Amino acid sequence: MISVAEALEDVLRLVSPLDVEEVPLRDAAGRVLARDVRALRTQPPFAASSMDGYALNRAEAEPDALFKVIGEAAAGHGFDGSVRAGQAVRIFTGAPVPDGADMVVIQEDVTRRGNLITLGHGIDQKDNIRPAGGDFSAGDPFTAPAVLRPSDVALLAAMNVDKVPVTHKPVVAILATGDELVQPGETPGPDQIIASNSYGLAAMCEETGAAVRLLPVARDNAASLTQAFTLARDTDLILTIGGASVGDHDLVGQVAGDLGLEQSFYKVAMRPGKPLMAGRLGDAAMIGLPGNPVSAMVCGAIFVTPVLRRMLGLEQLHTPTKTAVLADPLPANGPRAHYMRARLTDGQIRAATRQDSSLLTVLASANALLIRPPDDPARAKGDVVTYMAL
Ligand SMILES: Nc1nc2c(c(=O)[nH]1)N[C@H]1C(S)=C(S)[C@@H](COP(=O)(O)OP(=O)(O)OC[C@H]3O[C@@H](n4cnc5c(N)ncnc54)[C@H](O)[C@@H]3O)O[C@H]1N2
Ligand code: MOO
Repeated sequence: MISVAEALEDVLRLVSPLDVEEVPLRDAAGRVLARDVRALRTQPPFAASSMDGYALNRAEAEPDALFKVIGEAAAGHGFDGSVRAGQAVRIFTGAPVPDGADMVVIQEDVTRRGNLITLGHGIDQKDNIRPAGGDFSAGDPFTAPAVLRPSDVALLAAMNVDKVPVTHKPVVAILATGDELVQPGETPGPDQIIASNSYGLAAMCEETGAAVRLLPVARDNAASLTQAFTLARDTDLILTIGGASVGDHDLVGQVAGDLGLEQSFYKVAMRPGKPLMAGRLGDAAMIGLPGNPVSAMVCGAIFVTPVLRRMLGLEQLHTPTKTAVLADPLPANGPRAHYMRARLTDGQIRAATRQDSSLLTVLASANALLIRPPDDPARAKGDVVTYMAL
């Protein structure tokens, strides 16, 4: 049995960043920017008014000063001439500030009669002008790698970058195995349950940026499993679920081996997740996840997510761990790292009392995995422990 750190190193060695493709900006959200891009324009491209009011020369902005309004500058329609002594231009937010003006007095501070305006007494000293290039200048970089958030998409749009170089989405085949499994929405037989893991893992992979191919459940026989593996051809990562342990019907290792799996490891010193396996199968990486629902999801968080991030070309592969104060004492841990389902509230963390790896209700109500190293001694209330947010 190898440690979690060794298994992580091994599993990350199985994959490398995927190729780059260009996608339209509309499809870029959630994708990983693969190469630096540069702003194709300056924003704002001109000194722009930030308020509705009157553009004039600041040196003349005295209480009761009188100006003649000589024209209008609106967003999209600048004023062509220039502003001279005693003159002002009616201006609206987003409009180019006309030549000769270096201040916009907001209309609330102005009284207008016909073409004449008089300034009030409490004029705001702000110039209400956004300088050209105040946001960014042509050539400014947007640095890769980065998962593109909605705000990034807005910035790329403003930079006039309409085709975005992103890393290919890793294609993940998810292959659940077991005679007991039926799909959600079907009616299980008396000895059957619903295949839940595939759906949880698919959501996890998609949230990380992968495209998922959810395969039909393979039955607990070599022929069915072999056929299912053929459906996983041309994918980047094959995730099997279940059939990983030592029972007579746990055939995943054997069938994958017959199909040419170059196994990197089998069994990791962790709880849950001991019977985890990984290797390369043809052109794809394969991770064999244990069948217990919580084990599959925890192994997904610890191993699958970093593997996908590496394929996506991201620098930060691991979900960062943090520390919190124990709300309740914990007994000594055994020889395997324990990823305890826990709840973090106001900096205090409390492990769930029931840690069986079949309990999805406990996982769903957890917001953290409290991480106990192998052979961690008993811990008292108030001790500082490590966790990973879920
Ligand atoms: N004698 C031993 N027995 C077991 C050991 C061991 O070391 N010696 N390890 C246990 C541990 S730890 C785990 S974890 C499980 C893992 O077993 P498998 O990966 O072979 O998983 P299965 O036996 O196929 O299923 C286990 C459990 O999970 C349910 N399951 C499976 N797939 C799904 C799915 N897609 N959705 C929902 N639930 C699923 C399945 O019905 C079983 O209840 O082995 C222990 N045994
Ligand atoms: O590893 Mo099993 O995953 O302990 O339940």
